[in-house]
Amino acid sequence: MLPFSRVAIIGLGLIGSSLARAVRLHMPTVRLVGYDGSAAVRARVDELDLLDDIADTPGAAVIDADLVVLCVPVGQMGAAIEEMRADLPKGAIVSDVGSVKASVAALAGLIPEGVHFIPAHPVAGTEKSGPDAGFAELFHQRWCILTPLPGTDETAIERLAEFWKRLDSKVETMDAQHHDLVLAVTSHLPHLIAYSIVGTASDLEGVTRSEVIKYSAGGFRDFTRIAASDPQMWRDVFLANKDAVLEILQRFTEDLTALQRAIRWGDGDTLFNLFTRTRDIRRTIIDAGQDTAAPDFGRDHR
Ligand SMILES: NC(=O)C1=CN([C@@H]2O[C@H](COP(=O)(O)OP(=O)(O)OC[C@H]3O[C@@H](n4cnc5c(N)ncnc54)[C@H](O)[C@@H]3O)[C@@H](O)[C@H]2O)C=CC1
Ligand SMILES: O=C(O)C(=O)Cc1ccc(O)cc1
Repeated sequence: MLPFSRVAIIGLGLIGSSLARAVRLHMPTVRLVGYDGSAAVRARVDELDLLDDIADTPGAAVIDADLVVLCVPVGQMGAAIEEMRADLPKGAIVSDVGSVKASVAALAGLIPEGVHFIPAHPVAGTEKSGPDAGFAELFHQRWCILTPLPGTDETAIERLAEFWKRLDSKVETMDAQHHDLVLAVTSHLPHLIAYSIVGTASDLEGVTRSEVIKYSAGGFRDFTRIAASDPQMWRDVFLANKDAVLEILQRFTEDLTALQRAIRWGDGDTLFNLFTRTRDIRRTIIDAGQDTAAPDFGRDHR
């Protein structure tokens, strides 16, 4: 039996539209309703025919849903809940896809009694945004991390886990604080470094912008892909995950200073040993099949 029969998606950009496409692909009998704050996005989703119904208000989208998934930027989660909370049916599960989890868990007080609230994060995405960038296979063989609050109904957690498994995701459960620390290392800091290095390159006085573009070798090109990620989404991530990002950033700058010292003093062993260790990490990631954003679909979507 399907875990849900009526799913509402709030926010129809990259992740919300991918979710709609994935539900259509894997659970075609589910009734899909969506809402987006942007009239232009609603119109585009209508053209793309991704949903059974596009609601004019958040309340109309959720009124008979058994699962509501918030796919808006992290800084908009509170507003999105406020806008629909009066219309949430008893027994429904409200979840989300936000990249930061403790700040979303802190919104639990806004959820009406009798409605389950289970924050979640599919660790799958690209640098693109908007409904045209979505694709049904985005979640295939990617992790979805559930961060239920203590005391959450176990059956509700199992139903949400089953939902993501049916979209071909792998599911893990952890607490929100731990999620935020792990993601600060594996996702948030790498994005911050990419934004920073691309900014540095474009500000260099002695190197022209056209030289940066013309001679950008593999490494810099990879950074520019990440640094092209959505500004609003990532502003919200850094503001919401401030503590964990600052903690990891502190460690990173100390390690960077050690590398600076090794270069200054010609300490090749330190450089060689670190580079050998990091190459092993890359090999482990590839062996685990985690080396691309969408392993089945190559680079077309990246
Ligand atoms: N982009 C990525 O690779 C990934 C993003 N996420 C998370 O998914 C969420 C959505 O990100 P994307 O789909 O990439 O962003 P997006 O920019 O493509 O889509 C967000 C949509 O939300 C709408 N929206 C904003 N505020 C709203 C509100 N209050 N009510 C209704 N609609 C509203 C916008 O109009 C937009 O269409 C974010 O929380 C992000 O952290 C999670 C995994 C990967
Ligand atoms: O495009 C990339 O490299 C990503 O890292 C995509 C991504 C962005 C945010 C998430 O919370 C999860 C995945």
